[in-house]
Amino acid sequence: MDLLLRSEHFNGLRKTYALHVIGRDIVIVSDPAEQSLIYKDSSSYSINGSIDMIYKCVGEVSPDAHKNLWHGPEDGFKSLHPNPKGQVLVHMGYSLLHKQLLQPNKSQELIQKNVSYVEQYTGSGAFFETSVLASSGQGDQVVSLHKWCLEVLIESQTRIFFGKTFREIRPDYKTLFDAWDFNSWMMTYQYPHFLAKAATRPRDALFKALTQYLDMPRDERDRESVPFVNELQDELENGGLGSEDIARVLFVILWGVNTNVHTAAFWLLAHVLARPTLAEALMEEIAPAMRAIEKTDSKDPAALTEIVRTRLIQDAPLLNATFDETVRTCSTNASTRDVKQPVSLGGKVLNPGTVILMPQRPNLLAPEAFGNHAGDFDPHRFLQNKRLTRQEFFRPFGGGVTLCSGRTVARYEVLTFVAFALWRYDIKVVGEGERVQGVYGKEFPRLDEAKPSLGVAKQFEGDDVIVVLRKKTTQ
Ligand code: HEM
Repeated sequence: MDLLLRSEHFNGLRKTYALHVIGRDIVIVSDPAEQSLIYKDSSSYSINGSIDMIYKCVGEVSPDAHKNLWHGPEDGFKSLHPNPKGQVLVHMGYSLLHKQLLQPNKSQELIQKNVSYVEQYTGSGAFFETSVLASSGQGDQVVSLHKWCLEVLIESQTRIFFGKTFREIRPDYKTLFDAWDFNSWMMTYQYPHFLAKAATRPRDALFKALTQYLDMPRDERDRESVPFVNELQDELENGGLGSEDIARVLFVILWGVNTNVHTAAFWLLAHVLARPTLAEALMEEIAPAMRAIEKTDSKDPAALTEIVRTRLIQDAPLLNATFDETVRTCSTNASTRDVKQPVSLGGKVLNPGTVILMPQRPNLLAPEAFGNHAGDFDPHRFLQNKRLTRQEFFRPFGGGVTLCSGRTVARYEVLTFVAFALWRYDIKVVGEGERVQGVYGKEFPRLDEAKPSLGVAKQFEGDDVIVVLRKKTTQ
């Protein structure tokens, strides 16, 4: 960063800064009203620069694939799907994901699979390789909360997209994903490769496993997956990409899909477990839903999901308010846009090529929107004032054309997991300095605000909540 060009106040609330970084002007816009104007104006602002950067620097697709991804109908690209807006290949890929996440019947299929897998993976005997740190043999298991959230939720999402096949190809894929996720900032900061091995090694192993999956004949892949991956593969092959490059594109998309859900669940549970009266109130609130689930055939995903929808998503206000407070206090997301045509912002003209960065954290923690104790975690905040989620200061899922299309799915995933975890297990936090079965407890995890995130910030690597889980026998 070599020059701070200007600094101004907007509405007396937030500052907008312009920086000149490696030959580019970057304008940082924090004022939520200014951000709204930018989010709405997709003819003056584009997201293509950030998409391009992520496929170049994170996916590192080949130069040929990179060219093909930006081909539109005028370059001879003919999509396999209706393309009335004349989108380029890379945007058609996102359209396929949007179809999967937003078309009612398709998103319903995805949510039902998720609810059903989370139900299975929170059952007894369903722990995976790395969550359990010690086991007493009498039912007490010492567990890493971070890894439990990761293993249940990433296993579930991966099975949704690939069936059981991906796990068979690379059984340790969740450990690789975790290592990548903690170190991915090295790639977004464009570290040279020899300094970024902690990120590139797990990433490259995942590229390889994804390529192997894509090279498998379709009839050898588990068919329980949703159609998105096959549809994306067909579309990208049709656009001229080989399986290695398709794996890289898929990796970038799946990173975005996976990273936030288990991290949000981790923070939500960490905050609940640190507040026993909140945990009790939540248990009381979810009891009718969980009792109804216990009376339902667990092999009927539609029936399970209907109970989750009507009783946890629509009728558990404290649980939902705790989710909203979690994403408010733990998110460090920022949207980026490129200026496409000369545009006036705050009385100054911005030239094409200028990069706009819209950080959300200052707004999510703004006292003028959330009160004097905006920095504190208050699970009742959104319960007391339901309008808080509708204001411009609350954008944990971004906005405009990059508004998270998985936000409803995410709420289902996190709330279902949290409800099953609390309902099925007595969970005791091992305090800092305490030792259970040879495992030491830890202090409350610290949010790593300094590293770039795709939404919810991670904890510092190594920070965790160590818990003892005991399966409840009766409720
Ligand atoms: C608590 C969980 C989640 C959080 C906090 C979250 C947050 C975000 C944020 C901040 C963005 C970027 C917005 C921007 O640049 O303006 C985003 C984009 C996106 N998210 Fe999420 N996300 C979550 C879960 C999910 C899930 C479960 C899926 C899919 C199953 C998903 C799919 C996407 C996609 C596809 C985008 C790109 C924008 C679009 O085309 O929709 N997200 N998310």
